[in-house]
Amino acid sequence: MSAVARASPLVRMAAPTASKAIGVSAARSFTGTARAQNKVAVVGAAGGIGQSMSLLLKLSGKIGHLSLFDIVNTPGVAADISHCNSEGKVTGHKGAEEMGTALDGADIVVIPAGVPRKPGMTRDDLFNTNASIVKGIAEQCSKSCPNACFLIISNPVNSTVPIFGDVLKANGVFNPAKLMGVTSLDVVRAKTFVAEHQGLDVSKMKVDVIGGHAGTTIIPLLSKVKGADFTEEDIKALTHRIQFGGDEVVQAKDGAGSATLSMAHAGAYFAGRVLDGLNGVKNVKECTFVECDLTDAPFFASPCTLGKDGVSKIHGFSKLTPFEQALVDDNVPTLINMAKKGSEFVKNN
Ligand SMILES: NC(=O)C1=CN([C@@H]2O[C@H](COP(=O)(O)OP(=O)(O)OC[C@H]3O[C@@H](n4cnc5c(N)ncnc54)[C@H](O)[C@@H]3O)[C@@H](O)[C@H]2O)C=CC1
Ligand SMILES: O=C([O-])CC(=O)C(=O)O
Repeated sequence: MSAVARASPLVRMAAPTASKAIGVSAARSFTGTARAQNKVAVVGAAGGIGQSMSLLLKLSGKIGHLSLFDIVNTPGVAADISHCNSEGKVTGHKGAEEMGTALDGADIVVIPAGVPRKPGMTRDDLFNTNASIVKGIAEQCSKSCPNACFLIISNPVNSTVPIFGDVLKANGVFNPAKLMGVTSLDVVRAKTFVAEHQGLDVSKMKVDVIGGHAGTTIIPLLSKVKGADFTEEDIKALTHRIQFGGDEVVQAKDGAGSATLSMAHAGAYFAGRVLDGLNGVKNVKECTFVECDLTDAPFFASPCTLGKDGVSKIHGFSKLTPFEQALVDDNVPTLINMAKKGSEFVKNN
């Protein structure tokens, strides 16, 4: 007698429903031609950012295969997220020996791996630990998915992006259009703080943030915000709040880490926009930290168009106010030094 025939009436009634809910929808998800196809890998997926960002990526319905990698706990995170009833399969991979499989053939790799700040620390204080983590990930990406778009969240972004780029360069697989430092949390904060201050609709707010991702290297272009009416004092205060928004969270968390939930939102949003570009959506424009010659710094964030092969146009910035121009001039040397520190690290390790 088969297992189903032996089962109690209750189980026999329940079985067809379960197979409809799980078996049939899963089969349809991966046979239809209009379904999401891309593979997105998250490296550092079991961390504070990684878990919530992976959940948001799964819920986006834009991803065919969400591949979660961490050195710990990924099987549990993947099993948990895989039960969400949205498009796409989820796999979990743990430890160095599974990293190649996790990354193999990925279209996008989002990287929130590494330690976060505690009160009293700068992002640069994370360099010693996170530089080697990011370098190791870049080495594996060079082998397993050299053509992917790499979205770097790990801090200090102003150094980890150059590190990642130098490893790709050393391995002969660097494509500047596909290496992006994730600065979308700065844009998220700028939109929120400006909308609150001006009583404007945050869902329609647009603010460009250029420069880098640490303290005063974060340069919001508030003079260009449409519909806003700022005094000079407002601009100074809001600029400062956007530049040091990360510190607000670090202090409030009081030793338990830095921004994770807002970063998860910002990271999932940005990865979704990169996916849109890869899939041919037109006019996808977001700020991101890329290799460019806008200033003397090797990497600089500005609005970029995201297309079928990553960044298709770097828009840069025009007509800055004297206040904004002074911020650029004052911070380019810092960006040069932070990039140099990353490059020296790759050379010497
Ligand atoms: N770009 C940005 O705007 C932001 C960047 N961050 C940065 O993101 C990073 C992660 O922050 P949290 O998620 O809060 O930290 P977390 O400590 O909660 O998670 C980090 C995860 O990385 C994993 N990890 C460590 N080494 C790894 C490796 N070699 N391969 C794969 N995974 C590895 C850890 O096991 C852990 O699960 C930090 O460096 C933080 O400063 C945080 C907020 C905003
Ligand atoms: O402040 C931190 O260390 C984390 C971060 O980059 C941010 O929240 O902007």
